[in-house]
Amino acid sequence: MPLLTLEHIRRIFKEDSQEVIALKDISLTVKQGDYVAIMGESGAGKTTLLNIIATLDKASSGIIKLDDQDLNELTEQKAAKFRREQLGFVFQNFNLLNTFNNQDNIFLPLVLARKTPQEMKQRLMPLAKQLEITNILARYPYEISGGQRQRIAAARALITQPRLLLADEPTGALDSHNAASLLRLFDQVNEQGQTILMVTHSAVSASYSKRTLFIKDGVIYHELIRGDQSKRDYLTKITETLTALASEEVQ
Ligand SMILES: Nc1ncnc2c1ncn2[C@@H]1O[C@H](COP(=O)(O)OP(=O)(O)OP(=O)(O)O)[C@@H](O)[C@H]1O
Repeated sequence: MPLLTLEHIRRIFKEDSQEVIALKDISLTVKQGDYVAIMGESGAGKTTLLNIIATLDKASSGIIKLDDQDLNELTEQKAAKFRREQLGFVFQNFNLLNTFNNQDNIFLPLVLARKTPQEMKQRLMPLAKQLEITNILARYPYEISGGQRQRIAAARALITQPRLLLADEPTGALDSHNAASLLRLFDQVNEQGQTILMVTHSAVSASYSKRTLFIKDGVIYHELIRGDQSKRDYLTKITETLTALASEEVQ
């Protein structure tokens, strides 16, 4: 059974008397252990799609399920619990709290889930080692670099052992060195079984994924599967698809 199923998802925003069709008809399935990149030009509907999967927004019509849970039917309170327990988020701008030190930022979702301090420490230790953040846990977010901040944010997303990791432009604020380091980390956790769905404008970032979906005008326009290709060949295909998408725009 797929982890995530979307069937004919449609999202229409009503503004005054105007209707904006952000998502026209999106169907997709994501299996446990998959790593999916979502690309598309500005306004294509990527954020809308991510928000619906994240239960931050509701589809106008269509079916969306994670495991057997119908996400359209969650009340706001249940959706908040669902987000806390089943999802991990990594954003472009890190979203860390400057009034908490890094360790407390990472612990936040576990505090909300009422885990014991002992369990929090037990979960953090191996994760901190893997993310190479052990020596910066006592510092505050404003005392570390952007790349380190994103690793703290990744630790906060992963510490709940989420069913699905959602990343929105996770490398957007990072230089190429730090971006590569975060993407290698995503690779590692994906190899360990973590399912990842990442929205990105970066072809290089997408080339780390197993599948890339291209969204245009609210539909999935094309899909590339990495398969046995090298990262370089996959990257070339992603870039070519983006060029084809953009040139259609010009015609
Ligand atoms: N709350 C809203 N009210 C009205 N229209 C909206 C709303 N949110 C998004 N839209 C419209 O829906 C369409 C899709 O927007 P969305 O933000 O999903 O695109 P995107 O692919 O994420 O773009 P970007 O790459 O620039 O972030 C756009 O035309 C946008 O203007």
